[in-house]
Amino acid sequence: MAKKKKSSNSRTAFRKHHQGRVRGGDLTRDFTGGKEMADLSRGERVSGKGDLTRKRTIVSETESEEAASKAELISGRVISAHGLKCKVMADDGSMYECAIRQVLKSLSIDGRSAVVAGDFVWFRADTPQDGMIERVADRHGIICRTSRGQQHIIVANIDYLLIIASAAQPGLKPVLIDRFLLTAKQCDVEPVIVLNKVDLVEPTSMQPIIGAYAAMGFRVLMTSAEDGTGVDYLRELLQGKQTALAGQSGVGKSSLLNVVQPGLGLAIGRVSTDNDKGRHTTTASQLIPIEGGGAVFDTPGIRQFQLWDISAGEVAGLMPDMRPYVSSCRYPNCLHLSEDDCAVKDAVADSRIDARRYDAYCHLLEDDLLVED
Ligand SMILES: Nc1nc2c(ncn2[C@@H]2O[C@H](COP(=O)(O)OP(=O)(O)OP(=O)(O)O)[C@@H](O)[C@H]2O)c(=O)[nH]1
Ligand SMILES: [Zn+2]
Repeated sequence: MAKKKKSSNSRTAFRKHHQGRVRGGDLTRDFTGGKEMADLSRGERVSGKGDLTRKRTIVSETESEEAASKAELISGRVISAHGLKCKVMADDGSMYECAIRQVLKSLSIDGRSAVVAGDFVWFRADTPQDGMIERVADRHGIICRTSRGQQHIIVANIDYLLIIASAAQPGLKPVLIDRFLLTAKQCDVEPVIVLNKVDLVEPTSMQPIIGAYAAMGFRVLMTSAEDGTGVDYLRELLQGKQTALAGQSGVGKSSLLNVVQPGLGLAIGRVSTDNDKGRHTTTASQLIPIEGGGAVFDTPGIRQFQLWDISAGEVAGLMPDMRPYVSSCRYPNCLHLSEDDCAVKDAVADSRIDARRYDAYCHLLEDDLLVED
């Protein structure tokens, strides 16, 4: 019963989307096969003939509706996209392997990103497991990286980048948080910093770092999957939002989601005691629907995110506490390390910039971006 309702909902959503497209006449990325395209071109051919145009448009909408319902398109979300095959989760939770209709590929500017993880799509099911993607919804909130001048979308339609770090086991590494903050800033997605495993430390020991990030305007929360600290707040935050998970292995990403949504049953890894590192328990991309709306996207592409796409010279400008000073340095390409007349270093010297933050900046540059390879 519930299933039936859902599929008619998806069709309505599809029709709405489709109608908007036909009215706007913008079919650059959408395509549902022969019929609607033909309708549109006929509609255009009669344009300029007064009332007739309007009538033609109405008729074409009705016909489109029929075509859409005949087509039995299913709406879903792309979990992962590899080459020409995509893993798609339908709204009812069933999984499909989908191919991408040729015209979507040729209409996309960069053939590789016709369909990406996180896309909302409409597809035709050929079998209970296989389908063909017919349309892709417009994207917002894209997390991407640019390598060799080419933009590569890791996941689309994201509201929050949830940066999870742990207070201990493994110990807190602000430099990792900073990396993800830079990514969020660059991609224009709101970051949320989560300091997990606070049950393992004295809460007051976390105050300086929380204070530093909060002062820069970032949202920071303390959580424990073990004793439940901050879990209700996190649950509320995730509701109705599309969230991408980031954070090093073993910080407790799966554990946290399991307590946010009891019954989820995500596999939990053990942090190995010899090197304090997690074991990358989660290897495949997954989409975790949140009860009451929203979803969490967990993809190795983000977990393993490095600063490939950010050049050393850009980093300070992406850090809110350093940004105000960078344009006052003597050299426009100043890296604020050993250059003369550096406004950033001056600001560190008289404490306008926190020395620990500057230290983190230097480490970030030296460890990640100034390595010869
Ligand atoms: N004390 C304590 N332990 C935790 C907490 N959250 C997770 N752990 C433990 O940390 C270990 C790793 O947890 P996971 O949830 O698998 O970590 P993950 O970030 O999902 O790891 P990957 O899948 O490898 O990326 C497990 O042994 C958990 O029981 C917490 O809040 N407090
Ligand atoms: Zn400088």
